[in-house]
Amino acid sequence: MKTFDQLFAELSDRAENRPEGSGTVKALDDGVHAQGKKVIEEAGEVWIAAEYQSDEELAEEISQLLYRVQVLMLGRGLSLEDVYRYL
Ligand SMILES: N=c1c2ncn([C@@H]3O[C@H](COP(=O)(O)OP(=O)(O)OP(=O)(O)O)[C@@H](O)[C@H]3O)c2ncn1[C@@H]1O[C@H](COP(=O)(O)O)[C@@H](O)[C@H]1O
Repeated sequence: MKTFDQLFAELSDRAENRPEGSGTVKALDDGVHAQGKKVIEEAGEVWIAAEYQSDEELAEEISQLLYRVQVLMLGRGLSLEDVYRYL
């Protein structure tokens, strides 16, 4: 179990240290265009799950959307603080 902040710290570490086999490193190398498409794709899956799937499936899709949003944030060089100041 991890929080949004803990996941962001983990992904930041992946970006910095670029470990072999990391999907995050590949997603970052794919660039902002691909990262944005993944956000849209996962957002669509969240919508569908909310309408037609179980709570568990919806929760999983939401976790993937949060992951893809964080990858995009890192791709653009945004910090958590950059976003949190608008909450
Ligand atoms: N939380 C996630 C996470 N959520 C989603 N995903 C990725 O997103 C995929 C699911 O999204 P898709 O529906 O696009 O799946 P897909 O089209 O079958 O997969 P792709 O071929 O597009 O990758 C998963 O297979 C993962 O590749 C994640 N990948 C990693 N994490 C976490 O991020 C951390 C770092 O991961 P690595 O960089 O892989 O070490 C770890 O704690 C992971 O648990």
